[in-house]
Amino acid sequence: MDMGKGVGLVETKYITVASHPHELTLESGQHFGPVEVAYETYGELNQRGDNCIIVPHALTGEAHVAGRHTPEDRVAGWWDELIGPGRALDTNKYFVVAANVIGGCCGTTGPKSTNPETGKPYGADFPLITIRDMVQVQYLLLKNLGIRRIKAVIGGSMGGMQVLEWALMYPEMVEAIVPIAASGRLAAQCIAFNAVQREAITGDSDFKGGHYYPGPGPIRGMGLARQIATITYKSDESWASKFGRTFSSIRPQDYYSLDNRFEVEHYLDYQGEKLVQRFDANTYLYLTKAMDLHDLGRGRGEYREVFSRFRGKVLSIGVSSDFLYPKYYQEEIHHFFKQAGADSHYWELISPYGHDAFLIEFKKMSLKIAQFMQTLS
Ligand SMILES: CC(=O)SCCNC(=O)CCNC(=O)[C@H](O)C(C)(C)COP(=O)(O)OP(=O)(O)OC[C@H]1O[C@@H](n2cnc3c(N)ncnc32)[C@H](O)[C@@H]1OP(=O)(O)O
Ligand SMILES: N[C@@H](CCO)C(=O)O
Repeated sequence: MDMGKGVGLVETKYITVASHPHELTLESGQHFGPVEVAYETYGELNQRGDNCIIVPHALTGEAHVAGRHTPEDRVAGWWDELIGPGRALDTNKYFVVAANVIGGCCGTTGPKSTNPETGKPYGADFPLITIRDMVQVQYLLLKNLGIRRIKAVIGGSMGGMQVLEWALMYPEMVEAIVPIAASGRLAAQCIAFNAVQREAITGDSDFKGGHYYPGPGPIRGMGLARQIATITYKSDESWASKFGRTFSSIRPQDYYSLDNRFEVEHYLDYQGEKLVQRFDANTYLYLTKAMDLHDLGRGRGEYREVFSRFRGKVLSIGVSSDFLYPKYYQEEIHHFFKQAGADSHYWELISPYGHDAFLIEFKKMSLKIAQFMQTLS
């Protein structure tokens, strides 16, 4: 398949969606504000305001989904290969919108933002947020941009959770959804992994109860959290083929010592160190907790019945080697939507890359998503 062209140079924009303190009512009932949102758009909104595609991001993602900010940028946005003229999310036809979530650390109001009441960063005083709060804030953004209908909402992992909430919270606005490697409610295994990652952060003496700004913060704990998470994002097969039992710079005298290190350890170190440079530890705590609380059924009635709120089109995508969000979760999502009367389809992305496949398998996903988009009105 011709993968089309990229979107070229792009910029992150900022908009205030709630300007007063306490203007936004969170799912918890707590009032909060002001809220500024960092977002990017690709393509043009049509006159009817109905050609929008929303791409919510996963845990450590951000609004920069496609294109490059400067010609010198080494890497493009995290789903660049899927978005652009002639690509699966074709910007000749669609207006693609991506925003950093509330609670985030990449431009949207979150724990490291300044609390206007104290003049200091919120830190641990930031309110608890949920996936529904993330979607509500995106809805306010869309209203500000003049968007009336949404052609599709597409995303993986925590992005997939937002996709599902979009369908249930604003069904009249949404024509189609594509949840990838996600679940309708977080399972105990995922909660367990999130809990130990949070323990790594809060157990670091530099965490200081979440009020560590402007200091370096819990660098060691945050790196460890990322290392644990990275293990869950891969698969036995991908570890084996990437590293096998290769040693990382071992000297013969180190073989029978604790100093020997395998290449996979080196890789985990790198992943930890890299995230620490770009991500805020408090945001990590708030977003993983929001994922833990994710439950489409909460406050809506019997879990399997709530799927009947959405009667649009569904393409639920599972990854064959994902053990964190196993494919039967996405099969179940498809099954419940179909049973409830939606035009639902399931597709298995055959891949050795585990949960991270939705950030790697662009060719396979492009083909399937492009086909699905062609079935929309
Ligand atoms: C919506 C969102 O989720 S956005 C967030 C997505 N981005 C991330 O998660 C950032 C971290 N990146 C990654 O985990 C991966 O790059 C993925 C999942 C996006 C892609 O996976 P892969 O294609 O398998 O990449 P791979 O794991 O080989 O390389 C990742 C990095 O590890 C580095 N690396 C590879 N082998 C080694 C090694 N033996 N030792 C140390 N570092 C290594 C690579 O150089 C690369 O570095 P870079 O990110 O600075 O370019
Ligand atoms: N690597 C991704 C996967 C999470 O699902 C992230 O960091 O957001």
